[in-house]
Amino acid sequence: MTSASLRVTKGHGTQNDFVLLDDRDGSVDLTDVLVRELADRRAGLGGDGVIRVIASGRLPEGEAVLADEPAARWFMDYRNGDGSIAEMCGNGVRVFAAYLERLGLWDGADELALGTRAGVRRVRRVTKPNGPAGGDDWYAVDMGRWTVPGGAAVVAAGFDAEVQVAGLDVARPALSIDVGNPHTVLALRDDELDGADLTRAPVVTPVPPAGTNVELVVPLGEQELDGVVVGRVRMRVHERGVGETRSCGTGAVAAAMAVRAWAGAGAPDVWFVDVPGGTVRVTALADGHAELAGPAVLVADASVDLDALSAGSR
Ligand SMILES: N[C@@H](CCC[C@H](N)C(=O)O)C(=O)O
Repeated sequence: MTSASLRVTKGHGTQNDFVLLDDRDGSVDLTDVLVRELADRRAGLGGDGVIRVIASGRLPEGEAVLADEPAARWFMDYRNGDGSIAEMCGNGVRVFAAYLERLGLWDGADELALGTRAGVRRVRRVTKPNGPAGGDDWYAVDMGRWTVPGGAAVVAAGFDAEVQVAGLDVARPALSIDVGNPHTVLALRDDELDGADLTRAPVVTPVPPAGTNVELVVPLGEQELDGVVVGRVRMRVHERGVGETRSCGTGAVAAAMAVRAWAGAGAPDVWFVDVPGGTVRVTALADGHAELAGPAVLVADASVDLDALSAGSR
């Protein structure tokens, strides 16, 4: 008797880790049960999420992307570890791009356009800060337009929500930011960030209709880097559909843009965001988009025995 198997790759971006699968023709039945089993850290491969490469034309969301950008042939089908679908994943996009390169599906053009449920994203290779000149060790992603759903009045007020975090005395004011997926950002002191208990989901009021990712940030001020004034923040995150993770790319964009909005006119456009799994760079672009830059690493290729995998949850 032979058992069915699935070829997968394990990768991460600043330790936000994913199980990747090449399903160009859409033949894998990627159920939420299969996603949970693959993402299981004991009985499966383990990951914060599962990312499938699928031809854009094979999904209705991908068809919409192709109408906008015919070059976006490949679609990032992103699932959270609990099996739920998310619109976007900033660390995932970089790892997805590295995976497409490995598969020979990035044709060597300077820019790779790819599809996501939040629209087209464009990726290019860049030199990491302080890396050797001309190196191409990081990936930079145009993350599209970030918005404050409450509009100018909320930006002026600085807050539109309250978040109660376990381990902290009282609920804190917070700002909702959309980066293709929902985020709620609150500022804390250093000791409060360390003391926050993110094994329990923060309670957000008013309750976001589609849930939210919650970023806890400590603004660290400004510094000069290569003649440019940049901002720096420290961040921990509780992700919708996962729990606490060691990094979140869309969360880093939300965190940087919230701290920049709180700082007011004249705040830097470039921000470094330190997360437990490393550091990423966020840049506010002139067209209202944000760019996210950081590493992407592929660490293993594996063959998953699907019978053994499903036995793990019995
Ligand atoms: N870790 C990701 C975000 C993944 C999706 C998120 N949990 C959601 O449900 O919106 C990132 O790097 O952006």
